[in-house]
Amino acid sequence: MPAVSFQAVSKTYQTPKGPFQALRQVNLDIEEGEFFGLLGPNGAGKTTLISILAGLARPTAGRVLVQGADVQAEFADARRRLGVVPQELVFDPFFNVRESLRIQSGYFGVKHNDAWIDELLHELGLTDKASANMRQLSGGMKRRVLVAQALVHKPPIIVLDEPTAGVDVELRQTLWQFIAKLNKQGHTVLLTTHYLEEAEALCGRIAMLKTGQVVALDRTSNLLRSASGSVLQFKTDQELPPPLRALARVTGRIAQLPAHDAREIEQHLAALRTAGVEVHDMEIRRPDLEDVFLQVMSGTGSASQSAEADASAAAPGRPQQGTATVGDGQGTSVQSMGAQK
Ligand SMILES: Nc1ncnc2c1ncn2[C@@H]1O[C@H](COP(=O)(O)OP(=O)(O)OP(=O)(O)O)[C@@H](O)[C@H]1O
Repeated sequence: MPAVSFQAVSKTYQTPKGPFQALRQVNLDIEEGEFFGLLGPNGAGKTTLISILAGLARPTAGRVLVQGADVQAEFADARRRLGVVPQELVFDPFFNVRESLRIQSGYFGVKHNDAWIDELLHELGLTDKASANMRQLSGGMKRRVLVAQALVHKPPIIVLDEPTAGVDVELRQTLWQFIAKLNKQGHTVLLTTHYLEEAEALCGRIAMLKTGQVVALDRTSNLLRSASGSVLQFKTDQELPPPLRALARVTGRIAQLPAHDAREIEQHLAALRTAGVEVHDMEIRRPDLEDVFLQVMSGTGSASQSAEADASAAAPGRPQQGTATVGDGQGTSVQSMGAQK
């Protein structure tokens, strides 16, 4: 039985401008013990999908099962199996950290769990903040408390909606070490993030959403293998000539140019030479997850051109043959996530 099963989930919001379809027939099974990534540009529908999973929003059609329990029909049972770290920093300002963790435990009928609360505080670097009022905490500290709150009842499934947005490097490392440890102990993890490096490093399998549809679903290693060509990367202080500018991903001084083959790399270099652009620290590398993401979202490259959706799940540690898959691959432009790296 999957840990989480999204079955033909659709969601239409009623807005002043008329109905807006945020999710279209999402079918996705997440197996027990997986570390699963849900990626997509802003507005793709990730938070909507997680809100439906957490029982905070109703699907317009379809259903979601958590270890077999229907989120709508068996809410309490399904919810108890989930630990959800929300994207928004929501907290009660009147309590201190330990109190809010005890109160949260109470919501799930869990008592006498001070030893686990102490462990959570320790693992998340919150021990010396246990008596601090929630109001006094920095944004990053509040986020740590939200993670601890989600875990007080030791849920088998941990759902993290952009847990590292606006969080410093140290907390990210602490958080990922802890979540990876819980995953090794058997907890299933569902993560949404805009940090594609994190997703690449952590997630065994990834689904990409675009305008409410699953447009790629595969093991991370397969997605990386399926990306076509290579990337010419270099530093420069000068502006790229127009044809290359249109192709390039530029972050500060670093420019990255996709190339199908050696010939195209030669052409890029020739264009740079002709334009008198001086390049430093040049390297040719394999595409990373961000390149795959951009290819999938723009409907280009082999990662986005396989035929049929592979909706079956692979259990962790059991690699499966599979192909990255896309839907129509048309229309919307991709909001590059490079700036958030
Ligand atoms: N309550 C709502 N009413 C109307 N439209 C909504 C509502 N909530 C979300 N939407 C719209 O649904 C779409 C999906 O939003 P959602 O927050 O699920 O995306 P997301 O993938 O989580 O984006 P982000 O990466 O920015 O967090 C967006 O176009 C959003 O504007």
